[in-house]
Amino acid sequence: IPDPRQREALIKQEASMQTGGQVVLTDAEQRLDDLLVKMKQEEMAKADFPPSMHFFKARDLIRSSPIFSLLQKMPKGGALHLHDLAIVDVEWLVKNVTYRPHCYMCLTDDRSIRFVFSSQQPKPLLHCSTWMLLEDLRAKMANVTDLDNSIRGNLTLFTDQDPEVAYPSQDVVWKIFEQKFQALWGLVTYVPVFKDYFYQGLSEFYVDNVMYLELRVLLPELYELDGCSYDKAYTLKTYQDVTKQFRANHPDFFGMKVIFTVHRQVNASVMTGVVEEAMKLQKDFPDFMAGFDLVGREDSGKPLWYFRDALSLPADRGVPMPFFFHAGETNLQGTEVDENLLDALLLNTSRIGHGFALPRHPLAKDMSRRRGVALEVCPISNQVMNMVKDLRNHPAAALMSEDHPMVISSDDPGIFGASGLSYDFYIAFVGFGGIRSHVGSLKQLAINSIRYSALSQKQQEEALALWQTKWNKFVSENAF
Ligand SMILES: O=c1[nH]cnc2c1ncn2[C@@H]1O[C@H](CO)[C@@H](O)[C@H]1O
Repeated sequence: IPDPRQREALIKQEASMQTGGQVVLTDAEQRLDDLLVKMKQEEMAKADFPPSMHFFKARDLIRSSPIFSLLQKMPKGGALHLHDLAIVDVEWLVKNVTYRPHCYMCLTDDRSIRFVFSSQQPKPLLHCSTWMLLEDLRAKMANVTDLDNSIRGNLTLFTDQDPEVAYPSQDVVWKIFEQKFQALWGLVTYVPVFKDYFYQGLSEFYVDNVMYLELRVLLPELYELDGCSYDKAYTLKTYQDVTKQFRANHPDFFGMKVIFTVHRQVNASVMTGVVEEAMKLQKDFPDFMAGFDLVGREDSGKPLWYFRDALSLPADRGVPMPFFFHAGETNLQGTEVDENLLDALLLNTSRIGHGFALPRHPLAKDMSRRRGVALEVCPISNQVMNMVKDLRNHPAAALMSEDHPMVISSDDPGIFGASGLSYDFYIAFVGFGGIRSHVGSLKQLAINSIRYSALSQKQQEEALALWQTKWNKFVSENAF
């Protein structure tokens, strides 16, 4: 029989190697942890254990979980991986935005919808029905609920149907996913809506106890009722102004930075132009813009290596341009796009978006660990996009158990039927960690979100101090 004391020591040693394993808990934190362990045991004993189910079926169960309520109250630090048009609950868009005057809608040939706000009948779109004024449409209807439901259905992937039937493959779900963004595009890029939309987005994260955001933005051109529109710098400035306004109203919100992005469908010469534009914006908004990234499905876009000339421009010219590349959001092991992880590191990325494939790349894994290049793990996104079924088997579960640099984020909460950051924190805490993850893990994930952020050293110290005050309050209010 192996020596029980030696065994005990090994178990302890192993626990200390996981994310947060080194965090020394105060008495109050220890009491909170005792409480959480009990809650988690009850949760894991349930027949329907939410992390093992599809999020669309698990959402209501998660909402009624006492652990989830606690995680909502927990100060979570920053959310570092989010996309511009998908940070707001679609219910708000349907009930608030589509009921505003001058809102037109049309139906595309493939039964998706488009919106535009206009002071007069808008010019017809190719492959689209004629534009209908929503106000007129609703006035003609006895019951507007069906219309509202169908609009909602066009703006989010969330559904009461069986998700495996509605979205049977990655190809199907990505196609529908991109259609939602196109529908959202015209709806939120009307200047007054855009300001309210973004303010609402900040509010949703704020009430979820997130104090800082890094938002990946395509910087769509914003437009007015008469059809005139502005340039990308105007959009960036609008983000900055609304953030200032939000901070004035909520002094304990730390703020936000943007990562300028472009869709990876573009060709090399377009990319060169976009990188030039990125360098100009970075120069004009040095503190507000954090850097640059490529978005869209990796499997159907060009690999990073294809863009090597354009992406090397800033370094060649000695212009600072931090990268925050999506990489390894793929199951296609060994293909050209699967090399994005190594290429992102070769191009000196500051963090890795997703990094889902990282455990299958021992060298990239080692490099990211040694350089402190954190993964931005978005569990619910990966499940909804059909990369992993049971979230207990998410690759980041193993990475969390070996303290790989990582942060948790929610990617596109509006489109996934989530909101804020707590649903993904729940998955990481309960699903990745099992009974093992504890208050120290939560604490470290929150601290990571500040330490691995694009904030300057000085800003990080300020943010950490603010977070610590919030954390102490949270612990003393919830540890019995
Ligand atoms: O998880 C993701 N991986 C890659 N691209 C994404 C993801 N979520 C959203 N987008 C991309 O962001 C754009 C809007 O800013 C969307 O069009 C989509 O292509």
